[in-house]
Amino acid sequence: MTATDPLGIAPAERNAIMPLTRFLPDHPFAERLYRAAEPVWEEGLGQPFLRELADGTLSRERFVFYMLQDYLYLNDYVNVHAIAFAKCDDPKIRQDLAQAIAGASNETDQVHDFFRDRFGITDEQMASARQSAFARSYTSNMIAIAYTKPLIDILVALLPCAWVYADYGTRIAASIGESIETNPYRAWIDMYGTDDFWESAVWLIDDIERLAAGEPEEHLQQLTEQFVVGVEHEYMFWASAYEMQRRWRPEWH
Ligand SMILES: Cc1ncc(C[n+]2csc(CCO)c2C)c(N)n1
Repeated sequence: MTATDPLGIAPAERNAIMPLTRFLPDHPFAERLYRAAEPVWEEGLGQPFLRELADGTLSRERFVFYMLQDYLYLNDYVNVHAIAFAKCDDPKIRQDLAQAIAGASNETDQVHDFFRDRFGITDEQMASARQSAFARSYTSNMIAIAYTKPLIDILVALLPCAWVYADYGTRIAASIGESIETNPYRAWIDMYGTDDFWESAVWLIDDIERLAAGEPEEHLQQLTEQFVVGVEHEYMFWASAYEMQRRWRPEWH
């Protein structure tokens, strides 16, 4: 067992499920992105929201807060794909983007509809949900990139979402084993903790790697910084949901 793995997964096992070794040999730019984000990425998996989600003790209230924010998030996330699509003349990437739009809509159906029914989230709650400062920061940044930057920047802005979820989902599923049977958040873990789900990260990583090959170092450096900001946004999305914090200062409510 390694002290640095938040879920206590043994190094050999961890290696077998690591994104870079299992799915991504020979992706040096992806590796650079992951390495730059690694401290936040690894710490993020150990945060209370995810630990409690994994052991099934997360409060329903916190999860509902997260679900409502996530519902708003996914709409923006799909829009960013659509803007990328309009800027893209590579047929393969256009196809990938179109599939991702369908995939993200499907994700909304599967996970959100499930929990809405299961946890009794009402249509009124869905309709009146206001985006938190943290979620808005995340999506505003993605939308700004989508409108003002070239295709590769948009794909890098989309990547933390797909990659972090695929990695965390796999690792959470591996760490909890049989106890998933009684976990109230099983549908969430089942959704993200599969090899199939990796497809939503792998196409993006592959396309980014291809586009990065022609870019000057200065741009690659900017993209790397932008990726870390995205991983930080993913981190804060869960952290703010755990605190149920809607505004920048908790006392503002
Ligand atoms: C804040 C937030 N970040 C990432 C995801 C995960 N996710 C949303 S769409 C998509 C691509 C494939 O459908 C993935 C991985 C989420 N749900 N909420």
